[in-house]
Amino acid sequence: MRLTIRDDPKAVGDYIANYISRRINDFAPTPDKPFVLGLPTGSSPIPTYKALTKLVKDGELSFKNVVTFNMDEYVGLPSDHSESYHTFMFREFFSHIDIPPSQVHILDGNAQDLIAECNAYEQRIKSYGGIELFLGGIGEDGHIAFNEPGSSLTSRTRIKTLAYDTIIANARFFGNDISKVPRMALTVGVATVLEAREVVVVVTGLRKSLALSKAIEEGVNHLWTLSALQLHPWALIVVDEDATAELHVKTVKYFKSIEYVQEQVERARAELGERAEGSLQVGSTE
Ligand SMILES: N[C@@H]1[C@@H](O)[C@H](O)[C@@H](COP(=O)(O)O)O[C@@H]1O
Repeated sequence: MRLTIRDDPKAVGDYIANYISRRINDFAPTPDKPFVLGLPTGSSPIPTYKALTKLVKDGELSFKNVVTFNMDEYVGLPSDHSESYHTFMFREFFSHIDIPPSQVHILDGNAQDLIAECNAYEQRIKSYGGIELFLGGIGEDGHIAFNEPGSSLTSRTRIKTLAYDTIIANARFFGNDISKVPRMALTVGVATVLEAREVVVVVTGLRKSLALSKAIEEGVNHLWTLSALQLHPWALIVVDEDATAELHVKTVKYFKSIEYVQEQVERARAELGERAEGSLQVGSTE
């Protein structure tokens, strides 16, 4: 697992957006071989969505051949409700980019048969060959998607009752009225996230710092479901300085030093590449 630390939420958003953009462009998606991207809601990914939107507007990135799967959705909230994750995704992201709406997948929290809806979602992900990159966010209790503390680390897409802490945390989106926050949600499971070929998680703000330390400095534990990422072969957590407040100084220094060394390696590689290119050019004129 890698931990990348940036100064503030905007720098985190810029970093993740550039990272995703590189992945999509390197993948060179086509209609027959689309890039399958998992996406979260919440305030933390908004700077990433803004930066991705800018890349699209600047002509550096396109979502024409990208298929998306959102992590979760409230149960029983009309999809056109201002706080449904459906509304959120179109308001904050999809309406501003060039993705065809038919390539967007969001769980239907109003389906007649919620269990069938969850099973069909897993099947739909499989039908696209799985998720290439799952971008995630976390709650203050360390939940990834809506996999609240105690969720099975082998869980798949299912109905979940929300933790009281999450209901309180999300009341800010419902006029601070706890009674208006839905009590249940549909969510991809921990195993659904772990099955993605790559996972990138955004964690910003002081209030997420305890969850971050539990997830990366302690063992894999169902009480902090983000910790399951330790089992993933290709996971990256991008955080701001505030979110590191509960980490040991040596943990922060360790991950910063890893990034520093990596940059040195990349710089050396680039220089070598330039020299090799130069010698090729000289050769071709001779
Ligand atoms: N189900 C969502 C999570 O998927 C999201 O990660 C979290 C973070 O929200 P915020 O970024 O606003 O703190 O919100 C909800 O709980």
